[in-house]
Amino acid sequence: MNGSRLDDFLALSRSNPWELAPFQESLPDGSQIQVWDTGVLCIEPAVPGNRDLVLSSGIHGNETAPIELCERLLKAILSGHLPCRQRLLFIFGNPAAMNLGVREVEENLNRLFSGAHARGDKRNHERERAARLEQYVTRFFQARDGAERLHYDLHTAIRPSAYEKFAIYPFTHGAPYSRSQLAFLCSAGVDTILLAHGPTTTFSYFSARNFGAHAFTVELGKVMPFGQNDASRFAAIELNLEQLISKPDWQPAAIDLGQIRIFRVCQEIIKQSEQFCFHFADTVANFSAFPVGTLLAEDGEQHWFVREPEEAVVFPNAGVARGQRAALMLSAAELTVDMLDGS
Ligand SMILES: O=C(O)CCC(=O)N[C@@H](CCC(=O)O)C(=O)O
Ligand SMILES: [Zn+2]
Repeated sequence: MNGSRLDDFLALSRSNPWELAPFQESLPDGSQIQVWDTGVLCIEPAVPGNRDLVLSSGIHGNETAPIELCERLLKAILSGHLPCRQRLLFIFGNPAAMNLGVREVEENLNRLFSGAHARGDKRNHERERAARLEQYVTRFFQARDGAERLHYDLHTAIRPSAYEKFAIYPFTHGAPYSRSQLAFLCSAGVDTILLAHGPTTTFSYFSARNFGAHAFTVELGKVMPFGQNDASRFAAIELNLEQLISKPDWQPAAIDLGQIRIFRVCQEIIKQSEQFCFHFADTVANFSAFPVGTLLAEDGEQHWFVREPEEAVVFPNAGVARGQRAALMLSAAELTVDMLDGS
């Protein structure tokens, strides 16, 4: 693709951070490369396999490792080194926040899906972007029926994590958990799973709820600036994604459920006011556990205590906007056979 606008799609997107006029090119193997907007690129192979895959990264602009990983995959496809045999939608979520090296410009994009972008009076770029990303995912999945729908929304965490790679399994409303997806994640080194306790306004929940997609928020490590990520730490998931993209019949090896660490959300700590504070240090890592009765946080009259043995904290962030989740508390859980699907 030498001399094409697609030579560096991420750079093109970052220099047009909120909008880019659509255009289309084709690859020698007959695949159509369709740019739908800034950071949004759809690959339509001439003969697609039976999986429709959305790979999103940079929904938070400073979470650079997944952006670099997706860029490597895209460049390998465009240069002909990685054949793309599945319909594939790349989304680089928030190019403007990437340019500023920040999580969000005005509002957390990953709290604006499932229509949250239209609630209240606020209008800003991230709200417009969330609305458009919903439309693109809808267009992508609704283009055909019968394919397996997948969405991996790739992130990195603000704090270090005792279990470096983990995924959030969006609330399933009672539907069984997917064995093959757990196998995919586990063989990609993502061996810790958090079972969400209710609907959310995240991107992964949007795809799961509206399109029956196997969708996950996948945390791949700690936030680092562009150019400072060690690609070898992402080799396993990169290889799995390459297999998924290039081999229509590929399946991850089956796993023993005992290989996966499962947590369920037992408390959600919501910041109410600017008085909110945690009672543990900023250096506490994700998955650190506290004894029953520990005071975790307070906000004016409200206090949050540990209620269950060995409750562990994840995503503590006192800097979130009022009304937003400031932390999740987790309890160790088990996935029993009756909670899983047949495959
Ligand atoms: O490290 C942190 O505090 C946040 C990392 C991050 O962006 N996590 C996602 C999780 C989304 C989910 O719950 O599915 C987020 O907070 O948006
Ligand atoms: Zn994130």
